[in-house]
Amino acid sequence: MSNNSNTHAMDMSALGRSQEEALSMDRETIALDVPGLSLFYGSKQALFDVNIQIPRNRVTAFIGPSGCGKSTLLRCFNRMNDLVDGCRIEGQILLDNKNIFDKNVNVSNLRRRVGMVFQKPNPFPKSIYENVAYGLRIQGVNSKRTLDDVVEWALKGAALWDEVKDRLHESALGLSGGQQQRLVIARTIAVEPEVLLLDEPASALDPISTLKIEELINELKKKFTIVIVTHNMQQAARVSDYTAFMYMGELVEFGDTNTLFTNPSEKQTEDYITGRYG
Ligand SMILES: Nc1ncnc2c1ncn2[C@@H]1O[C@H](COP(=O)(O)OP(=O)(O)OP(=O)(O)O)[C@@H](O)[C@H]1O
Repeated sequence: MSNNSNTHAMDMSALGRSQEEALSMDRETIALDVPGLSLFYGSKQALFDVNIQIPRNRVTAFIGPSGCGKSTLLRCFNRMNDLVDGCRIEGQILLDNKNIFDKNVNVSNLRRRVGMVFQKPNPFPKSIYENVAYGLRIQGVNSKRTLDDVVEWALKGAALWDEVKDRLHESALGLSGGQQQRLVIARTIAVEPEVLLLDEPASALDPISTLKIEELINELKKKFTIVIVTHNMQQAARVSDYTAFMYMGELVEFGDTNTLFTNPSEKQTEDYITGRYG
């Protein structure tokens, strides 16, 4: 596995004081740098000058009440909002110091580097094997040996191999919801993204499958930068290293998860985590 992006030091001047305190301890490098981003759906503004630096090889959770812009921000990271009519973005997102919105950016390549898993598992109506091999085949990889190796590696990485190794050529649609979600994660990591975006990946799953996904996130962060949107504050507290609290399209507070949940700097964060609204 390679994590082939260049790193650059975190610009602490761009962070608020609490963030600086939270993040300066080990001065981690950043995977995605958002120096100020606004987004409009037609005339409606959904993100207001969001400024956030996503630490590399860590799990960052986005929390906040419904409609606050968590998914919108997540979808910016691999330009999924390009697909939304009337959506307009002001600002930059830097991946390897390059603005992902630049005209010459190849969006397919960006989406390979910044992979995304949605709330509802969406396996292709193909075999388990072909689901995982899909991205490589698109890249023109046809060597059976390579494909076999990557399929095994990715399924092991997604903690699914033992459950499916004897039925690799059966339909992916025969898997349970939890297995399908892990298969989608295997399909996403098979092309070695640098960043994995997870949009409420466990909200459609039962508690045991949810636990497996949470354990998996913990493993995957060794190799990937992970950003997760979740409605579930306990889940954010369990799986993430850093948490961003959003409210009405603004980033209210961003810091290390422990601090944000036990000693938030902002009253709005405190109100939210203590259940006063949301
Ligand atoms: N395609 C779209 N067209 C127009 N408005 C949209 C679109 N997608 C989202 N919005 C609006 O943008 C705002 C932010 O939505 P978003 O889905 O990002 O919030 P969220 O925090 O992820 O919410 P939830 O937790 O309910 O999923 C909301 O007001 C929503 O109605």
